[in-house]
Amino acid sequence: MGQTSLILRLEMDHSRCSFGEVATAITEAGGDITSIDVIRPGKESSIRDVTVDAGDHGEKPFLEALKNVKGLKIVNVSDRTFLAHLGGKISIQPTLPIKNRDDLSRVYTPGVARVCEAIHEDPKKAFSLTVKRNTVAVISDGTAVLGLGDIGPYAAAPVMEGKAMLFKQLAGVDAFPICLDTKDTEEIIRTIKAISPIFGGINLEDISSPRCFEIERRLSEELSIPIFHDDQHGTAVVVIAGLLNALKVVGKRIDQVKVVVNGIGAAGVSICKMLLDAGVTLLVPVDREGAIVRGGRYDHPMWSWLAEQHQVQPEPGTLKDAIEGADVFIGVSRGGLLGAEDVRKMAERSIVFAMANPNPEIAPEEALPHVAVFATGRSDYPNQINNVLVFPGLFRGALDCRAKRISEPMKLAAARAIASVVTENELNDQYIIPSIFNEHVVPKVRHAVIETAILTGLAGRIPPDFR
Ligand SMILES: NC(=O)c1ccc[n+]([C@@H]2O[C@H](COP(=O)([O-])OP(=O)(O)OC[C@H]3O[C@@H](n4cnc5c(N)ncnc54)[C@H](O)[C@@H]3O)[C@@H](O)[C@H]2O)c1
Ligand SMILES: O=C(O)C[C@H](O)C(=O)O
Ligand SMILES: [Mg+2]
Repeated sequence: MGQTSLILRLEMDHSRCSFGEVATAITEAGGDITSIDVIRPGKESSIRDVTVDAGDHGEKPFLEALKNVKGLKIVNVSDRTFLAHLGGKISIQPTLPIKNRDDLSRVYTPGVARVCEAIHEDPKKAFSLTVKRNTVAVISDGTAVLGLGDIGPYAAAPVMEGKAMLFKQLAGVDAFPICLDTKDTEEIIRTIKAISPIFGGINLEDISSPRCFEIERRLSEELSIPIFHDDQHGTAVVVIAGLLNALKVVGKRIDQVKVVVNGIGAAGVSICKMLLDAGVTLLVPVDREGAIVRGGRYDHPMWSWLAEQHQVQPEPGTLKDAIEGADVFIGVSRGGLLGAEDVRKMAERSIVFAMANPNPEIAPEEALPHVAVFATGRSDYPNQINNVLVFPGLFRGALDCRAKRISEPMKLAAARAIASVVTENELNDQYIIPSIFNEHVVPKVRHAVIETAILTGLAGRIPPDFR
């Protein structure tokens, strides 16, 4: 699962083996040696750290192959991804040093008491005198983590920490990961409301559907800070941005394409809604049981809503039926559901966004010969359609203008802003969406969000650069 980079610490007995044999064993097991560091040189024996790009193989084949090299001892194996997670990925820093009693009496008691009283008199001052101004909670219950499913709150933490890192590095937003040990909708709502005073916004993450819809709706109604379920709206915004540009590449219009969306969970529902808002006229939503059809009856409230939309087609069928003749496939379901034979049946110059994480619905190697534009949610292939293009800039904008909530027009403006980062000259099948490291993404999204919030009366404050 995913690219693995291993560091193998190897002790070689030079009278019995050579580095050539070691390198051959690693290469034959499918690895690429990317660096060699001599840790302890020596005539009779030496210790080296060999860094190996292990692709999707994991460590097992290398350990097996190296066991057969006589005179070689495997001292240690470390996975660079695990090393990057040791002790967690974020920390909290004070904004000013406390060097003496004078400093202490200002930031702590007794000085702090006057600040507390000021906020008590005017709670809005919390936005200027506490971390609320710049802090977002990234909250999950661990029930729909990436495409891994319900792996619980402890296992969800590395993803939430990763989102917090990205918030800070890309947009200067202080984000704190919170993993809740409950799956009860009411308890989640109650808990988030109870911890909300310290936060300027709430980013809900990896909460399974359909509970995520109720949790988000209730919190938006009951709190006056922005509530944003990233997997729904962040994903929908980036999909629309990518689709606007992909359609330009293939020369098709949004109102003339057949779009199949597979996986009508958190991400899929929001994507379908935004596609309809953006002008799609023929939509086939598909979940495990096959197509969700116009006129169908469903227990799921959002599926019932979809069944009432005139753009949703009425014929039942499986994913394999639906994909025939489709211009666009958007997957937010599970990895490995499609093969080359399926995408071959799509219309000419088709667009495939296979966004299940960490493994896409179809591997690029299988899809690419048959489709005109291909994208995944991953950072190790071109065209990364991932909500990381959205949430940092969107919350930067929302915090800066103290938006009361995040509206549909704000989301559409963010999608157009992301799409516009790729210029007409740059646009091609390998480059429909900017990189997250493109320095224009966050400022453009921020600008679009603030401008729309001001125009629609949702801004609580006009930031200095808009005055
Ligand atoms: N690239 C991105 O930015 C991005 C963003 C959000 C989600 N995702 C990925 O999309 C996937 C779904 O995320 P989510 O938050 O919507 O999860 P979710 O659990 O809310 O929804 C998943 C949906 O897929 C359906 N599904 C499962 N197996 C299926 C199958 N074989 N055929 C059709 N439908 C199937 C489920 O029934 C469910 O409705 C995950 O893999 C996630 O990692 C990617
Ligand atoms: O975390 C990601 O990479 C994207 C998305 O939020 C997901 O759940 O897959
Ligand atoms: Mg997610």
